Amino acid sequence: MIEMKDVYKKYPNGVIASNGISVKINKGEFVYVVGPSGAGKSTFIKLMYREERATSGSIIVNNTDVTALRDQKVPLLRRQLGVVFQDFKLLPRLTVYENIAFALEVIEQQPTIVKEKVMHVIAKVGLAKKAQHFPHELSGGEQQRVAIARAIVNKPAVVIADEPTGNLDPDTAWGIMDIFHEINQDGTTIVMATHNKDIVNSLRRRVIAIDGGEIVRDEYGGDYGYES
Ligand SMILES: Nc1ncnc2c1ncn2[C@@H]1O[C@H](COP(=O)(O)OP(=O)(O)OP(=O)(O)O)[C@@H](O)[C@H]1O
Repeated sequence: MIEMKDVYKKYPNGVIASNGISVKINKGEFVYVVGPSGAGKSTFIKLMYREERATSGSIIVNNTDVTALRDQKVPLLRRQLGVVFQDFKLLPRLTVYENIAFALEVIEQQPTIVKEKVMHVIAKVGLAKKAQHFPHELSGGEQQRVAIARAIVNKPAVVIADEPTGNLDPDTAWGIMDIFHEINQDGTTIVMATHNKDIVNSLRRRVIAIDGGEIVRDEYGGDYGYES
């Protein structure tokens, strides 16, 4: 599903954010990526969806060699991945429905199919009544649920999330985790960078700990492991 071999990433300022990372993530896994601030978690995630390009090494995502991928092909890769961010990144002038449909319409589907798929994921994240609302009319947790609906509407094999509960209060964060859990139960691979110690320690999954651009621990059912 995802395989990194000897991946190095040196930013133009000389910072080495990935220092020879090798890792394999299988289909259907749920993986937390943890580590102190500046450890290289976001870089690890950005390399997977080609927001950043590796300096060397190979990264295979869903049978695609992401490192060799030409820029024109990056949108194709992104359609196979759902990406969720800390700050939601919804389009402010579009409704909930339109934000999600936008992800589908980009790949030109029939209007009736678009409607069916969008309403299905909106219901899945519990926002059926808010389909016509705009992002600014929603709470942070609701906005994140829209972002998750948008990420899963194309039925991606992998959902990648960078600190998805970072802007949410603890109760809301748990609601969001329930949704990720459900998506994972449906067979979707989840890779989630997080600083949320309570969640990692309570909802035990595989933990990949990064520090100084290296994987320092990789443990199934592991704990958060350090004081944040
Ligand atoms: N675009 C960039 N240009 C230069 N250096 C960068 C860039 N992005 C990140 N870095 C550096 O790379 C290192 C790893 O950053 P990264 O964002 O991957 O860490 P992180 O573990 O996600 O941190 P945080 O938990 O604070 O989000 C840091 O030293 C950071 O300053």
